[in-house]
Amino acid sequence: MASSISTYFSPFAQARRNTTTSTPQNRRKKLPANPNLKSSPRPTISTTVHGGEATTYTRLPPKDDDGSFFSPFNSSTEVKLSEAPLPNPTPLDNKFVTQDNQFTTEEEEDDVESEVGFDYGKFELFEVNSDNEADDDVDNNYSDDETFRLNGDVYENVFEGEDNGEKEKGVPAVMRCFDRAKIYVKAGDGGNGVVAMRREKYVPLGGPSGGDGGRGGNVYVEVVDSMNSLLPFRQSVHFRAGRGAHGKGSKQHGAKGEDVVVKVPPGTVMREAVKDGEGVQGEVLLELLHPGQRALLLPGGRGGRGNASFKSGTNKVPKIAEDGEEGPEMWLELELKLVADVGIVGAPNAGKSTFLSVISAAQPNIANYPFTTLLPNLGVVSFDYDATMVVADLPGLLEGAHRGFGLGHEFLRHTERCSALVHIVDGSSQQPEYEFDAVRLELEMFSPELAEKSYVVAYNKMDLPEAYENWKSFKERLSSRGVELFCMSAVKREGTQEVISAAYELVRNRKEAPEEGWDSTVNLNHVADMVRKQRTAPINDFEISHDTSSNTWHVVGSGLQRFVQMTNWKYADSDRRFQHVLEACGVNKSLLRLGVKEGDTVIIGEMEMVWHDSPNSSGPSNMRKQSTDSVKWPQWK
Ligand SMILES: Nc1nc2c(ncn2[C@@H]2O[C@H](COP(=O)(O)OP(=O)(O)OP(=O)(O)O)[C@@H](O)[C@H]2O)c(=O)[nH]1
Ligand SMILES: [Mg+2]
Repeated sequence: MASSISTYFSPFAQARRNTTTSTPQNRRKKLPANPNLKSSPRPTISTTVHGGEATTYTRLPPKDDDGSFFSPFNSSTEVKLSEAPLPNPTPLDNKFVTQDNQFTTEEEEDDVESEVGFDYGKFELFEVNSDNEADDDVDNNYSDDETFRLNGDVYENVFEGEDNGEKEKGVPAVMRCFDRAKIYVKAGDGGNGVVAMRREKYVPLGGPSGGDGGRGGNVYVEVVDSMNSLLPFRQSVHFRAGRGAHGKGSKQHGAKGEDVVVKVPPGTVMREAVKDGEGVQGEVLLELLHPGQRALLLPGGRGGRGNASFKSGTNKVPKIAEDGEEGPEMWLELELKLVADVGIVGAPNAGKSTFLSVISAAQPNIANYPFTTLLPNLGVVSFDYDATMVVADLPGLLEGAHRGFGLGHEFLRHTERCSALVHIVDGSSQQPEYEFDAVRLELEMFSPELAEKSYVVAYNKMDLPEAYENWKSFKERLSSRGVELFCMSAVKREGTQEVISAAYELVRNRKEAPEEGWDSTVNLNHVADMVRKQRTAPINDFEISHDTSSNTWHVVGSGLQRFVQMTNWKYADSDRRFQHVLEACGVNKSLLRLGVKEGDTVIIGEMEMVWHDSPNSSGPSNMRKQSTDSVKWPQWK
């Protein structure tokens, strides 16, 4: 059966890139959905395929800002780079299709010698790419209302937004506690390839000479010892690597885009930000604990190939060049694990906050009921000999804390960076020893590393008779375990100095001990590896879903979508190559098999097409039928 695909470059394509909203209605409205558009002044190219369909293409408007929210760890295990926001497609029952056809140039038909007769002597075409894509600045809409305490003062993490004129009052900037930040990172887009022809005196048939675009810059993360807070991220939220330079004539390749390095303090935990996910934490991507650690986070986009790279025996004068690949982007949540030397742990109401208030200038809330402390309190302990130590009082630990019971779980991870722990036991409780064991067990269950930290035990409330009475038996039982044991009365300030001095000794010993080396061979580039893996997904690995209400077919496949994104529609051969790829990777066949009908909309990435069943028998298809089938295109990479 004679049949054809018709491709129309849409005059709306560029304009619609600038639109901000995208609804099925306005997309359809602008579609050149009928064959009348064949009279469009734009180039119209047709080719014969097996199956028979004609398709009209337009580029979809850009995704909303929200849509640009890139997450390499979305629902599937595969990273989606350019998934278009789909208007709730109804998946076909049992009709999801995954193609396994292998698309390689080897499968194409034999060469046919040069089909287009250019007069090289007279012809010169040099497309200069304009870099007019203004970077959309993504607003920092982050606001974190968490409070934090230092020496009894409550500090708020308030971020200045445009419409949020609020500032933290009365607290010098350097004193504010920034243990969380949200940042946006974007790798550089690849530079575009160009179409150029060599024209030189005495070189009559110079041939294609368009160079490739340069690779976009990478985004790195590096741990810097000199930083001790996330405060700098209050000033700079967006980190964008440079775009690769565009290719030029004379086969000049574009320069690589500039890398960007996000510097973070030791102890930074990086999560992917969860969109609209209040209270939901994203997956931990990186834990950056040691100065000098460096990770490649997002690799820059590949540069588009210029027409020199498309030259082949069957297409000696290719009029095609690719756009650069868009660099991946994402929002990240950074969290700085509390940097305290000593963590105070214990059951609720044991007297932890009282102890902190005695040994430091901190004034935490103290009350005779469990869970008075809801957020960690920090206190600085000064010793006579000009030494200081930061102590953190944490919410009480309950049985089951490691599984999220109580409040302590959220903050236990803060203690992971402490050098030592002070375990306070309420001597007046019914079974102090049982309480002690329960808290130890929770620590072990939460993290074996935490349980291995050196610690001292402070048996508190010795001023109360019941505590005093139990002290002897408690001491006997615990000393047999080789634990360093103290008794004290925090309210009376008796015995507290001994406890904190012993804790200080532990901290000092720890600091003098040779720094535990970190394994620099551990691969920290797994986020970039995920992105790369996604990018190299085979082009024939796609799924099709059907939205019956709007007769729209969504073809989703990261390889295919990337191919669409890198196709530069202003070059005539781009359409032909696109048609060829759709056919070769099985999209057309799959759509036919699933029952696509005349006039249905087919969406791939940013492109929207209209399906035509009838073969396009008008002019160009017959003329170019033979030659197009036999052109060898370089392999997609
Ligand atoms: N008699 C006596 N009471 C004490 C002592 N230390 C603390 N308390 C009291 O125990 C109660 C709890 O003290 P907090 O310091 O709030 O206890 P906490 O361990 O911080 O409690 P949470 O924050 O709820 O986990 C308060 O009423 C304190 O006054 C002590 O040495 N002797
Ligand atoms: Mg407390």
